[in-house]
Amino acid sequence: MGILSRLREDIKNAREHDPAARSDAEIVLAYSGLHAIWAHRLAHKMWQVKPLKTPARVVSQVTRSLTGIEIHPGATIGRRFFIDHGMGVVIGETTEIGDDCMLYQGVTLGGTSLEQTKRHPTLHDGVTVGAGAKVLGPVEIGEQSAVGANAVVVKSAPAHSVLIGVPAKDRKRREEEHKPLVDPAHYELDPALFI
Ligand SMILES: CC(=O)SCCNC(=O)CCNC(=O)[C@H](O)C(C)(C)COP(=O)(O)OP(=O)(O)OC[C@H]1O[C@@H](n2cnc3c(N)ncnc32)[C@H](O)[C@@H]1OP(=O)(O)O
Ligand SMILES: N[C@@H](CO)C(=O)O
Repeated sequence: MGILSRLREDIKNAREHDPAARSDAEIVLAYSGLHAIWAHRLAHKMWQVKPLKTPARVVSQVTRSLTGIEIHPGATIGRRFFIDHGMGVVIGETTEIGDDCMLYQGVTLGGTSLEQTKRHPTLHDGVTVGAGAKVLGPVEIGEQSAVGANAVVVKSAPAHSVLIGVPAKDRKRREEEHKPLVDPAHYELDPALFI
């Protein structure tokens, strides 16, 4: 996928995930979450080249001072990632994030070990992490899970978990919550509403 198509995908994704977004121009100019992700893509590429590891850290830190979002260049991040607001987000070196994940401000994807091993979380596809939440250690959060605002997650969780509290526990989703009650593609507007 070319760079421009990827940028267009990011902008469309931001519009879909933020009801406050009013235009593509506003997103390009004012969304620090996207600025941080774009800078991370450069830093991550540099990180693969040994002599560029320190410059990659510099890119990451300059981006942090501009956006308030610190993403270690070693972190692996999939497509359509979105960070809303973003201030105070920290993503550690060995973090892995799948496609279609989203974070709000104040999220830490952090480590609990001082060993140079895989020590940060893995978020599978479609995981959302609420404002102020911490996910700590090499835990795996299953696809389409949600981590509630201010939760502290220290254990792995299966797909479709809803993790709330400190330490976080799974509030089991009812079966019907896995899919919209009405498929939005089939909404029909009642003409009487417009009279
Ligand atoms: C400026 C901005 O707006 S920034 C945006 C910030 N927004 C976020 O960070 C959103 C994060 N989302 C959440 O925290 C959500 O509440 C979720 C994903 C955890 C749960 O959402 P839902 O599945 O819709 O759950 P629902 O709202 O029905 O609540 C279910 C129960 O969990 C409780 N609950 C919901 N969120 C939390 C939370 N973060 N911590 C503790 N308990 C919670 C509710 O009180 C309720 O308890 P009850 O069953 O005893 O009444
Ligand atoms: N940007 C999101 C969360 O603040 C909204 O406007 O709802």
